[in-house]
Amino acid sequence: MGLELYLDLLSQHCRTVYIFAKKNNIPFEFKRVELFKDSILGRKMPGGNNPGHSREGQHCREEFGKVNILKKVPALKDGVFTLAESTAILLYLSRKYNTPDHWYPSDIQKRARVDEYLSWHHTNIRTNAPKTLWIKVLIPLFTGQKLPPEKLQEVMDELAISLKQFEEKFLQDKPFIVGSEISLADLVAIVELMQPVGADCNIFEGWPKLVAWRSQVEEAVRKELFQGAHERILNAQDLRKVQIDPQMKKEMKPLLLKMLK
Ligand SMILES: N[C@@H](CCC(=O)N[C@@H](CS)C(=O)NCC(=O)O)C(=O)O
Repeated sequence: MGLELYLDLLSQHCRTVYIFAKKNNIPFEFKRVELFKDSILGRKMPGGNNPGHSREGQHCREEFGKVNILKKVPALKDGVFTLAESTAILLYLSRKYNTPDHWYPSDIQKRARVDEYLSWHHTNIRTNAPKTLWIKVLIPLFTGQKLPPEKLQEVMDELAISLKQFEEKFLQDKPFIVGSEISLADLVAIVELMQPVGADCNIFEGWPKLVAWRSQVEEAVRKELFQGAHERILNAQDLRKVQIDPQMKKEMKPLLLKMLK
């Protein structure tokens, strides 16, 4: 049995793994796990503990639980070996398939730069960028209620602080975070920043260095691959047409609203 990757390309974590595997010609079977698949009208009720997602997507099915007991995507299965967490998956793939050094450099100081970014990412860009999609698309979808514009502004202001730090501390005047070549740090960063773009938030406006960096990253991975991987998120507005079970809306509303506190 070959390598299997369990993904939903609406998820930024999944897109990072997908782009990395494709770019490096790693052979894998794409196992589609749609997070919102069973949330639509007439399906079962939610009841999980993560306000971030309905507990009734395909990731909640028993079968997927055998691959990742945490019931989150992405997940990897390589023979009998299973692995969760996008960063761990990226590192596993880079080591197993001996991908070009620039992704996760052997030079310890360059590697430390990648590690430094990946550590910072989780409590900064990771915490505020995806909220834009929740506020503009997903919360209205599940609650039937629009959030006040101040809520989005609050998140955009926090994101602007992170973008400033990203530019000043990590990118500086270099083409990529580590220097002249792309690494896992750039890939993780750009893919996360595409969540607000999918929510129609022009977060790159006023950041010319970030605009140039984005285009360099897209070119380094190959524009076609990048665009293809982002097709679903760039059409995230289409999710608005999905009809959610009214009972599910009732259940989800307090959880989702709590998420933004
Ligand atoms: N830290 C994890 C995060 C994984 C994660 O939160 N995945 C989300 C999609 S973006 C998910 O599967 N959520 C389903 C749920 O929480 O029910 C990683 O980097 O892989």
